[in-house]
Amino acid sequence: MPDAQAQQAAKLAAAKAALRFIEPGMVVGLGSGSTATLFIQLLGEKVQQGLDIKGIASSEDSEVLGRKLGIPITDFDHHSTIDVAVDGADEVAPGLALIKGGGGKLLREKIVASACKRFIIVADDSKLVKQLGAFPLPVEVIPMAVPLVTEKLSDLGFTPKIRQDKSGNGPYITDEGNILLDCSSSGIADPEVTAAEIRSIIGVVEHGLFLNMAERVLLAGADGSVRELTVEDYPAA
Ligand SMILES: O=C[C@H](O)[C@H](O)[C@H](O)COP(=O)(O)O
Repeated sequence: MPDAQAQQAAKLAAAKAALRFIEPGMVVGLGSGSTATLFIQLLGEKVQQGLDIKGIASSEDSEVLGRKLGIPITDFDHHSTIDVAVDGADEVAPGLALIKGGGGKLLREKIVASACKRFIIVADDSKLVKQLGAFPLPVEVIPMAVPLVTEKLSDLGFTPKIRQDKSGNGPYITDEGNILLDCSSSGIADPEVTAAEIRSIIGVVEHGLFLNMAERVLLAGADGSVRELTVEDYPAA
């Protein structure tokens, strides 16, 4: 089986495994990205079969998809707590420290993650790493501050690059109208310290380090087997 197909099978297996965390009456956080999309599709099927849940979406794409599938969409005006959110990740490191935002949706994803009782990550096993940072860290920035923030991130040892829109129309613009800087590095040795340093830069709206947020990671292999990792299974060094 070609790699892309194997990875797709793993993503589907992880998405399926997340369904067992969903119970009638719940408010469910709908993540973003290709793995979370598979979960939303499976959840939509359950809703069509009569499952009574509501969704809060972490991106415009997920909201559109959810509505299309008949998932009742709600918001924080009506529900201040999400029971379970299911989302993907770009990297999963010890302590279940994550990099997210490869799809550009990190800001709303982090808002959803901050408001949920259980944050479940679905991913194929290529996302498991020993240290974060091989995947460039996305940082969401107010447009006018991009040159200033770029300089400060460079001082921290990153090589920031403005993300481009796939259509070739210039910079990628987030759901909130901001710019993303994809920050390459030689590795993020201490995610807590790096998160605090980036957070203190004026003009940064949010960054893609999700620390102490994931309750568990459903990590699937190409053979369809799914491993569940908690912080106890994969502790920080
Ligand atoms: O902004 C996008 C999200 O953080 C995604 O959940 C993340 O990039 C993983 O996406 P995928 O499941 O497509 O690998």
